[in-house]
Amino acid sequence: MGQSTLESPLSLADTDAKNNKHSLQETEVLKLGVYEVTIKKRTPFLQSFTPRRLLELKEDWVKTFLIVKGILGEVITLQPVLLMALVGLRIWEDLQDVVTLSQETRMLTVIEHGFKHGSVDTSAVLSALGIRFACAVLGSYVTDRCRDFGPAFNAVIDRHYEDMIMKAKLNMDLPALQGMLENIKYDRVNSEVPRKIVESTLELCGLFAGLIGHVSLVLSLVWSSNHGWMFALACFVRPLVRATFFNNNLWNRPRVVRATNEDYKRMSALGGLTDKQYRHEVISGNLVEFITSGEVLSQALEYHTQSAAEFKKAQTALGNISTAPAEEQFYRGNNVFKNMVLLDIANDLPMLYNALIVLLRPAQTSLSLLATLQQSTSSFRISFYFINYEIEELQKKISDMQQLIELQKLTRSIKDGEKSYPNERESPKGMAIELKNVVFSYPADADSTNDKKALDDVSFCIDAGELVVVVGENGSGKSTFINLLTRMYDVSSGEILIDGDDIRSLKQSDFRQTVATLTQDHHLLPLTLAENIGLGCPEYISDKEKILEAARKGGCEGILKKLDSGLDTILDPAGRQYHALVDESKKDSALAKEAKKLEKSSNVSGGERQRLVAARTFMRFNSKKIKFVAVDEPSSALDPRGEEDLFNHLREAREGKTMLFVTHRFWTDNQVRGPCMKDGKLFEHGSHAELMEKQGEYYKMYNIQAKAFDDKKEDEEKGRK
Ligand SMILES: Nc1ncnc2c1ncn2[C@@H]1O[C@H](COP(=O)(O)OP(=O)(O)OP(=O)(O)O)[C@@H](O)[C@H]1O
Repeated sequence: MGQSTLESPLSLADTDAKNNKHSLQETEVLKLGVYEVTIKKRTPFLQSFTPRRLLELKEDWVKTFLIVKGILGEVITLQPVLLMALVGLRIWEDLQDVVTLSQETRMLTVIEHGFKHGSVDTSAVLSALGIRFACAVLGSYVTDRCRDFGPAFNAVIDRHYEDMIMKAKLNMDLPALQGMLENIKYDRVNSEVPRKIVESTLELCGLFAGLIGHVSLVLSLVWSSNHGWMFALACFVRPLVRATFFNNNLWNRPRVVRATNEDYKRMSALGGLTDKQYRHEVISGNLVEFITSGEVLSQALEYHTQSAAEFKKAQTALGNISTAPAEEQFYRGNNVFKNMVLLDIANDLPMLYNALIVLLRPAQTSLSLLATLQQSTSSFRISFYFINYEIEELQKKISDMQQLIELQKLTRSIKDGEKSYPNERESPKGMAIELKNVVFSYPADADSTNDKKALDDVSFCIDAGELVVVVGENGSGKSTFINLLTRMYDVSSGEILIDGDDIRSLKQSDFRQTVATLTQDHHLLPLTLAENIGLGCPEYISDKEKILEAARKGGCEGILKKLDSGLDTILDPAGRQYHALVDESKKDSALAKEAKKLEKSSNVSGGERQRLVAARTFMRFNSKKIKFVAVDEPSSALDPRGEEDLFNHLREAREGKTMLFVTHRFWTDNQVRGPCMKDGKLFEHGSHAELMEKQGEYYKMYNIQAKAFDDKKEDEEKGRK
């Protein structure tokens, strides 16, 4: 069955079945228009019952059961009464239908009997009507309560899991993140996952209760009549036909879809060049002509545009190969006509049976019974459909939930030490640091083995209170040097001594309190600017004067003046504000003005961002505990004046601190010593004069930079003449 259904779309896609359908061991590859779709092979119906397949199914179900049980176990401790109430309400919601239907049957049977024998049992009719009415009232009440309880219960689940997920995510250190999160879809782990699992489970409780109710009702009716079972069977044919023929679509199957058609890829890439982000390249590179040429008048929009050159070529080459979504193409290709006819026939079977019974055995016909059976089996059909849907939804969420479970299992890879810091050997001048034969490779990600050494046998001493500048080519290991000294990672071998103690033996919180870093990896947080700066030293987060002083040293005075809300500005309020359906062409309308404010809010340049981040570091200096400052090229977006001010302010704060700068500036000041790195090795070290005298790597790099500077000056002078 699986084979034949997969073949049909191939013919529709005008492709040769043999070329386009490759059978790997467990997967099949389909060619659908411009796409290649890899799907898991369907297990033929009979093979679904092999012991191996049944075992696999059992394992899947056991896994699902254990996860659902775990979540319900947790949720029930949060709000036991609310959970039980919701289960009861959901069950009642779905059972109400059965009760109503049984009362209707009772009433119709009494009436039918009355018509046949000339007298109607009024009290039976009234009691059935009464119960039906009571059910309707109770049903409305239950629905209303569900509407009240549901969101409250969801909020309880959200709060519980948000907290848990946040802790698990914040628990990650860099090596754990880098080494293990390749296996975990970090962004898919959110509180919606357990909430949806609980929702689906509650929904399933109700649906199963309803299904059992309807099946019992049908069976009791069938039991009480001599031909009802035939009718019931006729009613159940439709869900069977539907499940068999209409379930074969791509939407509900795990799949990998790739656009493989080169012309389509080219067309999409060229089309993508209309994005705003490429406008600068397109205009400055004069690419319009390359992408488009030849005039076309668009009457509808009353503008002239250029017909495609490269774009048109790609379009022409693509021809009329379908670019519709692969799922749609698959669905259309699945012989819908044949299936629709089958479904229509299945649909009409109960009617056909009814007609036959009425014609052949009019005396035995109970119209009320047939009407109830018809209604009950159609409710059964609906329950069947929704159960199927909910189980699929549940299973999708179960795989996301496994990611959450994995995330919780991840442990920090950097272990905490036991020694307090600073120790008795501390110097008032700052932190003394020694690297002994340090080797380091970054953790390999899931798909690769990383044996490249980012630092290779590095030994180096930094005295307490010294200012050291690390120089070297791109990729030579300068940032890695800082990453290890600030214990973002642990060495692969060798050791780093901090005031004589191995860095791994120190309590992390003690050590981190004594370190201030400023790197390009630091970002502005989605908080107010006051908090962004103040968080450098949380104990003074409410001290506006200290925050303003740090902002001044970071060079942010101009930025704060420019922003309407000053320190209270939130630069990236993403996700917390948006506008919809606002007619922005009516610029003077109050709504359009409000909408415009949203866009304005994050208008600061890269250099301004760097200044704000630097201000956070200056704020950190308010903590008297800082003994080591590590600065990694924080000035790439700063103008020369800004860069000079930044380094001057940093040096002014030197007292009691050891400082290490990674920068592309050459420090000709001979008070400053520096290691020069190449390919992860510490090539040479010394003051500027000493390193120049050696005429080694440093000398070469300095001369290249000096030459570039001299050439530039020469060009400028020529230009002036
Ligand atoms: N997070 C990481 N994961 C894997 N490899 C990394 C990582 N960071 C750096 N590397 C690699 O380690 C080596 C040293 O990189 P590092 O960033 O320390 O060099 P750098 O001297 O600071 O370079 P640049 O001057 O370009 O900033 C490089 O080969 C780089 O590709």
